[in-house]
Amino acid sequence: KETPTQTEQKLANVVILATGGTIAGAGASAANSATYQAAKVGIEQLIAGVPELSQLANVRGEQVMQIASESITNDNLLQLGRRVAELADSSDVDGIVITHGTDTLEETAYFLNLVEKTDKPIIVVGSMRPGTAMSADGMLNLYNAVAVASSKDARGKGVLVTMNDEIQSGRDVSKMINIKTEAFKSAWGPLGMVVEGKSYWFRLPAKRHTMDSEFDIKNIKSLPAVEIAYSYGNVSDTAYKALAQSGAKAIIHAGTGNGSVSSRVVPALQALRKDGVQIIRSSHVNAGGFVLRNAEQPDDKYDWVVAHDLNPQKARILAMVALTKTNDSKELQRMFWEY
Ligand SMILES: NC(=O)CC[C@H](N)C(=O)O
Repeated sequence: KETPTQTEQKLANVVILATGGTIAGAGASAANSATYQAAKVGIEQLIAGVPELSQLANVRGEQVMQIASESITNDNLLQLGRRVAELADSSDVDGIVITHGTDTLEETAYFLNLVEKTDKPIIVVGSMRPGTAMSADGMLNLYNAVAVASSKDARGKGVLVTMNDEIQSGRDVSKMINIKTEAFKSAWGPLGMVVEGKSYWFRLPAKRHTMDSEFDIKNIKSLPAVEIAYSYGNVSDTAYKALAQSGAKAIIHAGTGNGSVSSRVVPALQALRKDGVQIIRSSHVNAGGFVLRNAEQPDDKYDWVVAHDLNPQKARILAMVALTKTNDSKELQRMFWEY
């Protein structure tokens, strides 16, 4: 009978769930940093490309899907969420890494942050350049993800994102630019840094997540339709009405400034709310919105909800998860303050 070596005994067990994206991308030449195909390289090849991972953890991979993340569906989210929960429940798994396209990485990270009942580290990671490009960033991002996933310090901090040497909260982080390797930022700053495989922490998330969340992937059978309508000064009510007609239970108003609403569509949004559609005011300002109740619009009077600092795409994730529990606008608003 084999006895494990001392290193094997000490190392954490980390599972890498691969979903595709640029971190699994391949281009025609090393000069192709922006023109390439995402979701081409399989998980075994990704792991083999970073032999140093074996010094951090006992790593194994699973190919959950192989897609560019702009095409992630609600069913994909549920499938991934359920697999993460199974792994988190198993006693021989200490941490989970998810490789992911960066376009919707912030949505998946926030979703998992809301619904995974575990304090084991869950790290979502991607890259801005494919592995075939000069100065590819995926190797180090993946190394950092496995380092954080195998560290005890990362437990109980919610779902995390390791890009560009930073450890970001999956709730706060957003893709702010699509051509630089420093693409991911949070309005409230990173939680820490990961340098040469070691994590350095500076702050903790204040919002409810994972163990402290009232949502549980195991109780979510399906996600309701929540859609986003982009707003601007001369906006018409066509999109809002069409989304409601096609079955949206809530519409995220991707508003200007403080989630402000053009007077051209206020009557339509009032009418939709009367018909039972939840109206959630968010903001599409570039560096992060901060939408307050009854500022710009009388939310109490209209029975609308505000998304506070959640951008429209994150507001959509929370609204879907929240609507699996309640359709009461006051409860929804409470959740938008707490998560
Ligand atoms: N940098 C990236 O990962 C973007 C590639 C692709 N659009 C995706 O999100 O999967």
